[in-house]
Amino acid sequence: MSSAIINGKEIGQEIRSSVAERVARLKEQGLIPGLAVVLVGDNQASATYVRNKQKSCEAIGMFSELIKLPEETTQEELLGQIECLNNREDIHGILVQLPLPKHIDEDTVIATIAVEKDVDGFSPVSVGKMMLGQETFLPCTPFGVMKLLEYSGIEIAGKHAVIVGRSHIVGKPMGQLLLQKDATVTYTHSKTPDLPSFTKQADILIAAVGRANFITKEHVKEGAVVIDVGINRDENNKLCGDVNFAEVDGIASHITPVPGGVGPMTITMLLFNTVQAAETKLANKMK
Ligand SMILES: Nc1nc2c(c(=O)[nH]1)N[C@@H](CN(C=O)c1ccc(C(=O)N[C@@H](CCC(=O)O)C(=O)O)cc1)CN2
Repeated sequence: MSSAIINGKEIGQEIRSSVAERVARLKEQGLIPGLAVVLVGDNQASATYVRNKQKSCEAIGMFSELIKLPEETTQEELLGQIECLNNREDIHGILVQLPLPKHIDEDTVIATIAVEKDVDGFSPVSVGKMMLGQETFLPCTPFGVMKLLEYSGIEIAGKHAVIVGRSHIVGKPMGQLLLQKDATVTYTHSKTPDLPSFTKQADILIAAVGRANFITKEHVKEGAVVIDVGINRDENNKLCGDVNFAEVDGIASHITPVPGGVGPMTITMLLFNTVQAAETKLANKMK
């Protein structure tokens, strides 16, 4: 029997509808949530993601502004732009699309974003708060995965979650969020010896390693929930995840497809965080 598909497009749409209602309520109170999207350089995939983020903002009545900077922008110029956005009243969320050109230090740039506008949840303060379980913006991709599990009725408490991948924006925070929901978490990565001996223990397997079709049937326990965070191109330039879907389908109880699984949730949770930022600003103003 085939695995049940966790449909990120559908779940994302449901969440976007409720975010749109929150936008409408803010507008009634005279506030339009505003997102600034900073894109540096000519990375084609980044340009597509940024366009989709802007379209998604417009679709739910939010304001978005693109700050498009050339590849040769200096770090100082970029930091200056961010300082300017930090001080703008009409901008509630700021995101700097990653990756940045090699001559710019991503950590320095991200740390410059005001924490109350850090809707990507990447800044050191946001990450620290998340680790401590304090209220903060959660990074959009792992936050989206948590929503996929919740909307699919998948129990987390007491389950063994195995993460394959240790990036700052997905793998590491993913483990923390699952831990906070009482999963037992194991971190693994591309250099873990005998990877299948770990992944085979997973009740929930998160593939976030960034390698096309890396997770095969030998990595997956019968009945596991498999979440594929990867977005890769295969040898025929076809979009694919980190999981070999055809092999794992029927072994997993549930699986996310690529495209249409985790990807749409990343943008959904960005909208969610931006509306949250605007609501918090309004609430603070009214105090
Ligand atoms: N500042 C950020 N930079 C990057 C992030 C991020 O969360 N914040 N994540 C990724 C890219 N990304 C968003 O920016 C992103 C990637 C993929 C998708 C998505 O919807 N994917 C679709 C397929 C899209 C396609 O056809 O190519 C899917 O999986 O269905 C959304 C957002 C790195 N940079």
